[in-house]
Amino acid sequence: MYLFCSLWEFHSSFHCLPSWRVDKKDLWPVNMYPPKFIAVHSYIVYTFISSKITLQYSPKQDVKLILVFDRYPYEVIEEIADFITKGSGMRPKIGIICGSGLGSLADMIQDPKIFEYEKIPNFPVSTVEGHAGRLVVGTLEGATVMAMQGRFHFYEGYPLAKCSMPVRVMKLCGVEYLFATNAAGGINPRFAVGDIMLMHDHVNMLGFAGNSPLQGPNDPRFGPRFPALVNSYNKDLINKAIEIAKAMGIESNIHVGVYSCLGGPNYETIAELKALRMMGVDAVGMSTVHEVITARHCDMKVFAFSLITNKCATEYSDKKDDEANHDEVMAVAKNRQKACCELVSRLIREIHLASA
Ligand SMILES: O=P(O)(O)O[C@H]1O[C@H](CO)[C@@H](O)[C@H]1O
Ligand SMILES: Nc1nc2[nH]cnc2c(=O)[nH]1
Repeated sequence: MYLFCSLWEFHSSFHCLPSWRVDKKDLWPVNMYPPKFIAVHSYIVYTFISSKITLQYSPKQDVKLILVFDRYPYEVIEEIADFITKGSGMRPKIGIICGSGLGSLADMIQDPKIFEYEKIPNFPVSTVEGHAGRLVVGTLEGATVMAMQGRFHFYEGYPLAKCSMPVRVMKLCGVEYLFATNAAGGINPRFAVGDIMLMHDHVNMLGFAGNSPLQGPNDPRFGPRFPALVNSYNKDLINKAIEIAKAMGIESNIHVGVYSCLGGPNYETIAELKALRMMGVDAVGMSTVHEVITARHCDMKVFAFSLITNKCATEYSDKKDDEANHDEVMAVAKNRQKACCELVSRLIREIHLASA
C-alpha cells in the first residue's frame, strides 16, 4: 500500500505537463512485485507523465497494480475504437447514450454485437442502477449504430474527461451523430412527469466551477483548443423530432428547453432549484453536458433529450412527494421507454433515409 500512496502523490505533481505519445506496450496492466519495484518504477513514472493516470490497487492479486487512465491519449482511444470496429465488423454512424432506465433504446438494435464494458480494454465500468454497462453495436432502422447501455457520471468518482471518453471512441469508430438521452428533474412548471424535453441549450454548472472534459493538453486530432458551443444542439434534428412527436400524437408532451448538469449524486435543494429556474434552466440532471461538449469538440452533430422523471419542487413544503428519488426516476423511465424508443428510432430512420 505504501507503494500506491507514494506513486499517487508523485502522479499528482505531474498534472500540468503536456501529454506525450504513449507506446502501446505501456498501456497494459503492469504486474509489480516488491523486488522488481525499482526496475519498473521509472517505467511507470514515464507513463504518468504521458497522461494523467491513477493507479488501482487490486487486493485479489497480491501486489498487482493496474494503470487506469484519467485522461486518455489519442492512441488509447484509437485502440479501443479498433477493438470495437474489428470486433463488430462495423463502423457505426450514429452513437446513442442511454439515460437512467432508458437502456431499452439499445435493445431495439438488430443483430447486436455486445461488448461488456469490463471486457473492453481501458474502459471504465458502470456503477449505477439502471446503467447495465454494455456497448451494443448493430443496425437500427437501416442505420449502423452503437449504443452505450450505461454512462459514466462525475459523482461515480470519474473525472469528466473519463465520463465523456466514450464519445471520442464513438468518433474514432466513425460516428457522426450523437444521440444523448437522460432522466432529469423538471424545473419548468409547465413540465409534467413523463414529458420529453428536447435540449436546445445547456447551462454547464460544472463548467462554472472550473471543470471541463476538455481540461488539460488539447490534442488537435480531436478538435480545437477553444471550441465554440453556440448552436451545439442540431436545429434540424430538433425540428424533425417535433414533427415525429406530432405524428406520434404526443406533441403536448414534448417541449424544447435548457438542461443543466450538476455534480450530484445528491438531488438539489429548493434554493438551488430556484436559482436554476432564474437562470433559465428547464430541467436538471447529472450528466450529458460534458458528453455534448466532447462531441461538439470533435464536430459531431448532437441530438439530446431529457425524460422528465420527476417534478422539482421550487417552494418549501413538508410534502414527502417533493423529494426526488432514484426508484421514481427508474419507474418513470420504464413507463415511458416505449415513447422514447419510438422517437429515437423514427429520427434515426429519417437520418438514414436522408443520407441514403
Ligand atoms: O443522467 P442520467 O444518467 O440519465 O441519470 C440521472 O438520473 C440519476 C439520478 O436519479 C442521475 O444519474 C442523473 O444524472
Ligand atoms: N440532479 C438531478 N438529477 C436528476 N435525475 C433525475 N431527476 C433528477 C433531479 O431531480 N435532479
